[in-house]
Amino acid sequence: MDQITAALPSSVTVTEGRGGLTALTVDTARCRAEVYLHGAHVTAWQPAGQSPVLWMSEASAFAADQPIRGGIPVCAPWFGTGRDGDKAPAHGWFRVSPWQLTGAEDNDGTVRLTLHLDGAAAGHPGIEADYVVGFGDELTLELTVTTAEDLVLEEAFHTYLAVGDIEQVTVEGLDGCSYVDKAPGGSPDNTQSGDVTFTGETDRVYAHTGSARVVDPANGRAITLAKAGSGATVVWNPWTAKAAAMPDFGDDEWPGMVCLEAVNALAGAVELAAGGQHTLQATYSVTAL
Ligand SMILES: O=P(O)(O)OC[C@H]1O[C@@H](O)[C@H](O)[C@@H](O)[C@@H]1O
Repeated sequence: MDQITAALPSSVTVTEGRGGLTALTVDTARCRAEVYLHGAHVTAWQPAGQSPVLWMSEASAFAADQPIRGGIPVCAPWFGTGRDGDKAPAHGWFRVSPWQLTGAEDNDGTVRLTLHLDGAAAGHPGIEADYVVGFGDELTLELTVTTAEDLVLEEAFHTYLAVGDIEQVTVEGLDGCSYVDKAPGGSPDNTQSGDVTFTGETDRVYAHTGSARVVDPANGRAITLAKAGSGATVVWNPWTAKAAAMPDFGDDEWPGMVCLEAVNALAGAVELAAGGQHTLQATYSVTAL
């Protein structure tokens, strides 16, 4: 399979990334960014004047059969182990499949890359996906999944955001939302009161369609997630024990990250009929505090 079928503007370069995997780098006056074709995985986005917005683990694997830890894993066609808890690999096969670059354009320093996933080539006939990522002052993500057969679709932009100190972080915008608490001992029926704060392992699927923002006083900035075609927002930090248990996550890295994810999962999975299509959109933007 030819992995790159698009002509590239001068701001986009093909490189050999870590583990010998093919990566694309973007370098414009507006931002620097990086995407691996493995999983269509965005591993960097750094708008001009900002420190990196996406967090990457120094312990991440870079191998064709393993997910990358950090950046933006594209999770689908199921989330975690799926609605019934019986699916593997975790978070679906999109993030461990090879994607093709089918389009690339630079409009005044905002670069849009189009990536295509051919399910048949990845061993999963009947499902295809197109993913348009816009790198500029903002980061825009648009994933369209098409299915030839009936499909209960779960999906996530499992975005890892870099923060200065998780214990000072708050997440705004989820007040009053019901959520499933997936942390050990958590219950499926909770309601958020006020902003989200972090004092231990946090793994929550909120029923939420609006926008939310991570307020990061240690870095003097906030990162806003706005989304469409998404009925859930996930907030995740593994804290100490879970970080220590994950081989591809450094034991001491958890204070520097939080996941704020645009999701469709669990009761909010998207039910598609044969021939159906669904688009999930998210925009991440940074503002000073
Ligand atoms: O280790 P993975 O498969 O990338 O998943 C990371 C985490 O992702 C979260 O979204 C899940 O709710 C957690 O249960 C999981 O631990």
